[in-house]
Amino acid sequence: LNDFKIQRKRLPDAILIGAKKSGTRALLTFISTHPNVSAADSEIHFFDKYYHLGLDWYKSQMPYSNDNQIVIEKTPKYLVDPKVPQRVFQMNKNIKLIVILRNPVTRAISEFVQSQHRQKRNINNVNEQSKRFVRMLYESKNQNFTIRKNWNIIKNGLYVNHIKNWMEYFPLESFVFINGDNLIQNPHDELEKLQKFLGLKPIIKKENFVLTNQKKGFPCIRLDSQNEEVKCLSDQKGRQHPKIPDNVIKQLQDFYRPYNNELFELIKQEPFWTV
Ligand SMILES: Nc1ncnc2c1ncn2[C@@H]1O[C@H](COP(=O)(O)OS(=O)(=O)O)[C@@H](OP(=O)(O)O)[C@H]1O
Repeated sequence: LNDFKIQRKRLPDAILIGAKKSGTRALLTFISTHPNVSAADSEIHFFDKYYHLGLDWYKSQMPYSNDNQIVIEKTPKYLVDPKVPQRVFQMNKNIKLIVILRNPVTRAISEFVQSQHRQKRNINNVNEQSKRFVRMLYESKNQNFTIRKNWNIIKNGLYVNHIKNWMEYFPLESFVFINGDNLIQNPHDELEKLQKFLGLKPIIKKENFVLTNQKKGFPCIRLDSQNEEVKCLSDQKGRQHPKIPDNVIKQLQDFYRPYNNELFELIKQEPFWTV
């Protein structure tokens, strides 16, 4: 009888707001194996795109949940769209905000690779991809080549600017910051942090994660400790990245360094990656 729980739809208790290409899908997939979590499968894009449809529409997009579950949705665009924080605040000023951040240099390459796939460009030729990335990265000003700051792929990684917009409305305690690089290396650490933040029993543990041949180098999650059923991410995740020349990587790292330093100071945490 205890298993019979009334299911209904309601607005989310927590939103995974980004960053794009930082492991948002992996994090949502892993946390949704928790019995006390009900997560929306697709990206809802309510606060950035469908806001005019109103909160009833938003609610209708939510997954069914019972009283023992918290409801989560993820839309990575929310982090970078300046309209969104105020809208979220108006809905619920106590909402929990989940942010996952990955080294912005890797993140930029990941987003670039995705954009190439979407345009069906050079998808089997990483050398061409590398050249194209470098061509698109720079702009020339007064015969000087500098990083094109207004390229979305670069701008999306200026995390501190985006977080500042959110902090106009929400205090630091509203956020949890998950390390997207460590989610690949030590997923259990990051899941422990997230379960704690969400007030969930810490039942997703180290034993739940496995490396399989199915998803080379990326962890999958065991759905049930009693059996062998394992969930990995789709082929769209964990794509091969082009090798970008070392000097370009170094310039990108130098470019992001002051923003990264400011970010970790703002969120009062040790750097997630070598800045
Ligand atoms: N366990 C596991 N399996 C597969 N992939 C994993 C995993 N953990 C993190 N990642 C990394 O997630 C990157 C995609 O990030 P997102 O899911 O946030 O992308 S998106 O913004 O929703 O498009 C994806 O980026 P790419 O490697 O460029 O494909 C992965 O590096």
